[in-house]
Amino acid sequence: MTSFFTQLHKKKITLLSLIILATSFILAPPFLSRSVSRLVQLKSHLYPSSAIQQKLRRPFNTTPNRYIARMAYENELEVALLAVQRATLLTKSVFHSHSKGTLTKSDNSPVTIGDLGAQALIISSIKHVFPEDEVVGEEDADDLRKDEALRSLVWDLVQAAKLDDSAAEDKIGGPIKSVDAMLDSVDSGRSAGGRKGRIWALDPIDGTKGFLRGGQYAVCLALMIDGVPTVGVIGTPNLPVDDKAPLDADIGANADDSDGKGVLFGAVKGEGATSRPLSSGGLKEGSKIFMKPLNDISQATFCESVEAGHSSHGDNAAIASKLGITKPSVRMDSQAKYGSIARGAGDLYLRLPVSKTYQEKIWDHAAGVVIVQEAGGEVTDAWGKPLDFGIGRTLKDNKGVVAAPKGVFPRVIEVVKEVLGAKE
Ligand SMILES: Nc1ncnc2c1ncn2[C@@H]1O[C@H](COP(=O)(O)OS(=O)(=O)O)[C@@H](OP(=O)(O)O)[C@H]1O
Ligand SMILES: [Mg+2]
Repeated sequence: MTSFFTQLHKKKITLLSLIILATSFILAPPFLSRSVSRLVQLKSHLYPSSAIQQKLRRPFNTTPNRYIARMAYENELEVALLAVQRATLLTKSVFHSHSKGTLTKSDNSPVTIGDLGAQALIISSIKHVFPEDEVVGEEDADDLRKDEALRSLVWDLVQAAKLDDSAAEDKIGGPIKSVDAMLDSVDSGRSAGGRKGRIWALDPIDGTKGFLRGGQYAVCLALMIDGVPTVGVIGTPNLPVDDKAPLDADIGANADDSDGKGVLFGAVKGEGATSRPLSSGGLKEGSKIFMKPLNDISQATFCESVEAGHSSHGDNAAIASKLGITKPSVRMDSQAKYGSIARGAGDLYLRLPVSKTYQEKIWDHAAGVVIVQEAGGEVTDAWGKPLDFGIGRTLKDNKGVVAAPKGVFPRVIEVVKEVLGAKE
């Protein structure tokens, strides 16, 4: 009898084991596959597929702990560098064609086919990789939609601008698919900006006047996170590749993009700034850049706008003289000024307001600010107030811009305030 019950008990256990085994066969595969796919997602978040890792030879920090921490914006940096690099192929072809088709916008600033084409290409790259991100771009497609001749000119340029490295070209989505897609890309730059989320600030050709007169110009792109410029990229086809090349007086006037010219600056907040030669394919190797330590401020070289209407040459000169600076200013258009001081070719950037009402545009400064900060500099407005990029398309709470190496910044801003205060 006992053995009968023992047998039965054993059978029950065996049956139960069978049921458990069967159930786990049914449930395990989906559970396992979910876990595996989660692991894959996690891995791709921490280690995104990235040509940059091979090509940049780790331009930023190299310690393993920081490696994981910094990955968050490495993909954004790579996309921004490639997008700007591709857009410079287009701007360079327009620069050489001398058919710089200018339009007149309502604010009378010159707009070129290069501006529209570069904006289309860059926004299409951003949207390919980060479809949810917003973009504050300088241009819109209103003129392109109205003017068929202009549209076909820009479309031809956009189609011709290709990176000659297929992996790099694929990374940013390849060619724009249609004229409508091109128009939509340009118009995707209409974000109102703001303090929340991921917003890119894009100036497809900064320094349009320099571009038209054969001086310096720059293709500028920055990613702002919750209103703070976090990734910055500037392409300057007409600056010398050599970070040490002194700034000569001609740099803002008789420029070209011959051999030995063309620089791509990049920076991620907290991770340093780099420069590398522009290329027509994948990214070239980058090296870290730093502002020049200034032991004696009277030896400083200061940069300012070419256009007297954009920055007060008189006030800039008064500040320089109070600082004991005797070297003449270096005038050049565009955010090439930020890049030049970030790599120690120049030292200070003074942009004293001319007009009481002009509001600086975020796309004229966001990329340059990250690059200078990451190279060891400080940037504020002319009153020493932090630049507020989170209040829309303009820096409406700021007046002017001052950038200098951290060590001398307090002295520079003191003198700037003296000069501004004397005019109040
Ligand atoms: N009144 C006034 N004050 C300050 N800034 C102004 C003003 N008017 C225009 N702009 C903006 O200046 C941008 C180019 O300035 P830069 O210093 O980069 O170059 S320049 O030498 O002044 O041309 C220029 O950028 P781009 O239009 O991309 O060239 C303008 O956005
Ligand atoms: Mg501009």
